[in-house]
Amino acid sequence: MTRYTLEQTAFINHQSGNALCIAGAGTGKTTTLVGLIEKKLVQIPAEEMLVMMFNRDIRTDFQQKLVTTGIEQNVPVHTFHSFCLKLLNQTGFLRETGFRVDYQSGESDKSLVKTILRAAAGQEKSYQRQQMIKDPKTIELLLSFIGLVKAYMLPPREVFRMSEISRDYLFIIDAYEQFETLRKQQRVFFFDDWLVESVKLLEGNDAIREHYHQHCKLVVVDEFQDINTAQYRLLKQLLGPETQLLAVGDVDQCIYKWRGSAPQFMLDFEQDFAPASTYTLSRTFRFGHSLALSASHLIANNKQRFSDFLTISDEAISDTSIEVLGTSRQVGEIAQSVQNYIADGGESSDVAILVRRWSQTLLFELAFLSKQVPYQMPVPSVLANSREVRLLIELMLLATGRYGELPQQQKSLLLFSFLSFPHCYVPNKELRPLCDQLAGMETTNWLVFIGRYEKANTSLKLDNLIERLDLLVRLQRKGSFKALEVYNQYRNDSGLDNWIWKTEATATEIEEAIERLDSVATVLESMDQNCEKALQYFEYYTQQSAQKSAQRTGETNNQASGVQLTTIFRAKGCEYNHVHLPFWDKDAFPYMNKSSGSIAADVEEERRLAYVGLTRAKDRAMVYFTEPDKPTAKATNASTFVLEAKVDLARELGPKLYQSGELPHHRSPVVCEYYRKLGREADVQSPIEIMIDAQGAGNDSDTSQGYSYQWALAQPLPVNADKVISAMIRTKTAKYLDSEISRVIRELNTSSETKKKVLINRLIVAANARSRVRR
Ligand SMILES: Nc1ncnc2c1ncn2[C@@H]1O[C@H](COP(=O)(O)OP(=O)(O)OP(=O)(O)O)[C@@H](O)[C@H]1O
Repeated sequence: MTRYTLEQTAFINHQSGNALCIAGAGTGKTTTLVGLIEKKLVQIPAEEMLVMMFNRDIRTDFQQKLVTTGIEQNVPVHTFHSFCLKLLNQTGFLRETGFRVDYQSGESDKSLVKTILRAAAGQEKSYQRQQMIKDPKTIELLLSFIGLVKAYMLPPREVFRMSEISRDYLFIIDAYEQFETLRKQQRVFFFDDWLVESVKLLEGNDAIREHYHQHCKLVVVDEFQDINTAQYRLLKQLLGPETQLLAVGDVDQCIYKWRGSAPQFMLDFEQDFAPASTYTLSRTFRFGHSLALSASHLIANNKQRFSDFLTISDEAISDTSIEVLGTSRQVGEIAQSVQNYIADGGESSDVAILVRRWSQTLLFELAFLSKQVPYQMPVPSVLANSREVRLLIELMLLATGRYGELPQQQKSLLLFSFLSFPHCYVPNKELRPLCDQLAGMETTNWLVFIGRYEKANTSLKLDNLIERLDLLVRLQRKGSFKALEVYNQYRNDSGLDNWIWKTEATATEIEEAIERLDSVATVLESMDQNCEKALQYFEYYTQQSAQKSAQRTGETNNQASGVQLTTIFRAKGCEYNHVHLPFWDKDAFPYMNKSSGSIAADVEEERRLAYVGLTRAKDRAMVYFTEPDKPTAKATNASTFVLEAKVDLARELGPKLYQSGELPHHRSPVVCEYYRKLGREADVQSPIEIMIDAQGAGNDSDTSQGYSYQWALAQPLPVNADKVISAMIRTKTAKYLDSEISRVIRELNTSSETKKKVLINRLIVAANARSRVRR
């Protein structure tokens, strides 16, 4: 039986009014929710309760947990969708309206979307636009747009404006309207409609609303930070004057902006659901002090959060180390570290590589396959399905002359593949037979043939195609060249990158595609091999990854083993002994939308993502960024999140928190609050009094204009001072800093006003560094 912490007990014992429980990562919120329901069952019959979970897996786990805790009553546990479906059925709404529910999750709405886009493409004159509209990615884009419009319950135009979709895709607004018209004609509710229709029904029908108010006395919502507008409106309707809402969540883990969730729902809880109380679960059972300190420093930079909330480690939990490594070979370092861990007896499935974007997994797959490190991914292999890797293989087939040995049909397919990536804008119905013809002749005859073909087909614009064929002819003689050279030449001369920039719908997709291209180039560069060797390498490993991916598809979760290679998004709710967090580079994280030159996803959302990544670790978290082999002293390539996490400070203070006795004084509000929450304020040393013994005005008490060490400590830190301070702590002695402080104070007292500003910053930085360096 769990011995609840004081905070857990307080929430479990909550009596009247609504309540929000702010629960940090790994603080036992599921355990607490079970305790809460057990307690509430004394007053409220199970059938008058409603527990809302975010997805089916969590719901099943929770139901299981209720049973194993010994709760015999049948408490209704639902996902938002399953609840809505029940509501639409039980109220007779489906029967009366004649609408049917579509259960084929994603298949029927997809075919409707395809029909609409095909028709839209048919209206276009430009072949280029037609291709873009019919592209499978546009189908996915429209599907997620429809989902987003329904999550926000806003007009599609407004949702389009809020999203990062390129204006070339404005047509999806009309496509949305057509989708809705057709859907209504067919009288069908797709998955996203269940929620929207339930909200509308409750908002417009007093009797139904009244029924729920009468029969539902307690609503419990897990992961409250993830709710979107539709879910929020549903809750609002369900709550009657006597219904109690108890919600649990962590606003610092709100990372589903792309699904319509926003921190504001949780931050405004007290006003929106007044009268409401707020509770906290702030002791984590997952990670130790060092990681808790670091993660807290990072997330403290967000404004959209509960500013006084801080997750601290429970005293029973041992420390979690956190390390940062700047290296030119992140992937190699990680693969080696994982290989060593497994060789030392570690379990591969205890390790996770958490990336920001799927394209970043490509290099890891190659590294793991070549080192025979077992790995698993929750999605099909990126390596085996990458269009960019396939391009490389195709180019190598051409350059090595293996193209000539292929059967004609395969040659034709290969040519079609080249001519559509990037697309040469000859309509596919002409392009396919043309490829058949080209495949049937010597490559040396291509250009002569196409010249004649052009004369006979004056209506076709063949410039791009001719240029591409010319490029292919040139490349096929390059078998002895370095693979990278051939690959880069194709990439440059065909204008592939430009085409990707023009045709991908969202900034993320552009980024992913370019990153996959770059990843292939990175491998080719480090291999430094000719086309034959590169072909063997990529053919072998893509086949291997496809086989392994197929095997994984047949495995259940329990059977799955190997290092977890996944995104931070997918890892939410999970925990691992070792967590590697690669590519925390300045230009990669927070993710910058390079197409518009601005930051696309908001920095706070990105920071929450970084926070979720860090807080998955139990024993060890390792953060990596790219650093050239010979780093320059000046700028770091590390993400601002690396600096904000104050890893040096966390590593210095974290282990000390496991010992009794004095704790170093530190000005960081996070550290002060951490000490306070641990009840260790009395152990904190008083700030180091330093005697500045230089000549002249260096003394604390007799500075003619008041500049002193203490004065400097009381000033706000200059922008970006953290990294300079950290560097000083690492590299300077106390003696050096003392004399630097004296020197700057002396200079300050005699300098001009313009120079003063610079000197004051220098003084503040040196004093802050000095306060953390002991004699
Ligand atoms: N009062 C407690 N004392 C000791 N261990 C506890 C306590 N409460 C929870 N735990 C343990 O902490 C771990 C995390 O608990 P739980 O799964 O309930 O957390 P959670 O907050 O739901 O996690 P997540 O952040 O993944 O959502 C579990 O191993 C659980 O047994």
